[in-house]
Amino acid sequence: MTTDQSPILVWFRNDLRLADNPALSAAAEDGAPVIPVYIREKDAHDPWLPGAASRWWLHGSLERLGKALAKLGSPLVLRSGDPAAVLAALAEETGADTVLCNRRAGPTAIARDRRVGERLTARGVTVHPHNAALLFEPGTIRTKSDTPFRVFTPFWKALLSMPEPPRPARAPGKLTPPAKRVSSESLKDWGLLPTAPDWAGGLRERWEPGEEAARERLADFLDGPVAAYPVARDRPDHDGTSAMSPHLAFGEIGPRQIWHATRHAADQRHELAAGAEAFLRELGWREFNHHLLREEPAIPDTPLDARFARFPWRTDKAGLRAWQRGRTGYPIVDAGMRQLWQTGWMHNRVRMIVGSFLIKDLLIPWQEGEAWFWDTLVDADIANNAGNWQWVAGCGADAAPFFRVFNPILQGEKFDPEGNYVRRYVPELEKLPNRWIHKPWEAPDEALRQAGVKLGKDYPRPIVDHGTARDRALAAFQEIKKAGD
Ligand SMILES: Cc1cc2nc3c(=O)[nH]c(=O)nc-3n(C[C@H](O)[C@H](O)[C@H](O)COP(=O)(O)OP(=O)(O)OC[C@H]3O[C@@H](n4cnc5c(N)ncnc54)[C@H](O)[C@@H]3O)c2cc1C
Repeated sequence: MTTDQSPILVWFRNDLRLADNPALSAAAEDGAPVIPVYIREKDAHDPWLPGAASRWWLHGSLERLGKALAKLGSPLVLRSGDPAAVLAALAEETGADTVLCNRRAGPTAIARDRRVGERLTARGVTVHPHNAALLFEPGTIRTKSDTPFRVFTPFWKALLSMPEPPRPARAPGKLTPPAKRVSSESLKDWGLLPTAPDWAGGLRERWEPGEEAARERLADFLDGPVAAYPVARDRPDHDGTSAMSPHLAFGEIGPRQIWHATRHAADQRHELAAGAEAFLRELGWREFNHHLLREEPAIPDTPLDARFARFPWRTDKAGLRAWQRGRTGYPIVDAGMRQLWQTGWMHNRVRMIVGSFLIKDLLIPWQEGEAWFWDTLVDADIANNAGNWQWVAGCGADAAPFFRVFNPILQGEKFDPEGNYVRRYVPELEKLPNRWIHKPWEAPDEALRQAGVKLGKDYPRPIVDHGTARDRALAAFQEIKKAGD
């Protein structure tokens, strides 16, 4: 069925879902023909366009969204270019007078969206942004003196004292198609999947992108594993977390859906309550980072604590490369970096350990780690990535003090006590007894020989001595502290 109303363009971005998608719901309720569109943006000056692992995910997500939208009656239109020009051309071509979208994060994306708004408004096309990505709009959770929160716990308390986030909307049952088919580019031609070489085998094995997979994964997690979350969330050797992060990053599920599903699960089964609270608190960290980014748009590049602009960082290409490749000689660091490379994801505890190692043991700027994560994570999220890197560096909001330097040996022994995580991602150490698995350089020659490990050949010796590196980091921090006093 078609109507003589002007069509509505629904511009999809990081909101690749049908349910609880306010822009799509508003278009569907209007009754006008709906033209869903996704634009592949190109901007040589924007470092925050999707990295390689995100592009892999995006392909899978768009493929599934395209099928779901076609079933509802309006196929997804793919176009490439500057969004202001693409949307203006589409409005002209189809007679659309409205663009509905959901807000996205990040200074470069927001600046582009502002240009889109100005350009389309000048042509008589209205642009309405909605909130799909957050529990609450940034700016609505503030201190009593009406300033943004810089510390998580009071932010979280304030969030909990708000009325419950709105209930998620159901997916529309159908969409009115445009009178005339709108041409689309082909997803295959976008070349989002790696080919030569095809490095995505580990990603395919580990992940299934898309709204349906997101829903199923959440249901499985809330069906039981969430009960053990408060302890299991710190154990990289267990599958104890939800793995919702890439689904959230692409908006295949929204935080309000997770919030209400989790509350509902805990209401039904009281034994899940403590785990559910701890899980929602982590979703609170995501919210905190996103609200912070809106207030402090420079955090992806610039330390929030200005003293860190003077920090005596080192240029260490070999060290950076050893870190990226998982060849630092510290097994828990190497396991984490290899998990990232193979699966596009790394356990949160290990993200903190590898981050601390890069920043404090190697004195390499946190922005280098942030950029590597941006390219290799399937859950790369500008607010969470920047907020967490600054947190680990000790220069962000609610940051760990700089003098807290993670000890990679003790962290390994505490959170991977049997060394199963290390053995999984650093198989050359597989046969080393637990006692030495996190410090192979201390193992007696006989233990190494029996495990078939030749240090410096099969597995590297440590590229820095942690104790010496720690002292060097603390001395460097004292320098900027003194200068700032
Ligand atoms: C250096 C560093 C970089 C990071 N970069 C990113 C990133 O680019 N994208 C990203 O989504 N997360 C990032 N994180 C946060 C965290 O590691 C991941 O969100 C988490 O590991 C995802 O796994 P999960 O979905 O199983 O988490 P769960 O433990 O199941 O948590 C549920 C959800 O809560 C949110 N969450 C959990 N921990 C954090 C946290 N520390 N900060 C903010 N939100 C959190 C995520 O949305 C997550 O999906 C980073 C952490 C560090 C230390």
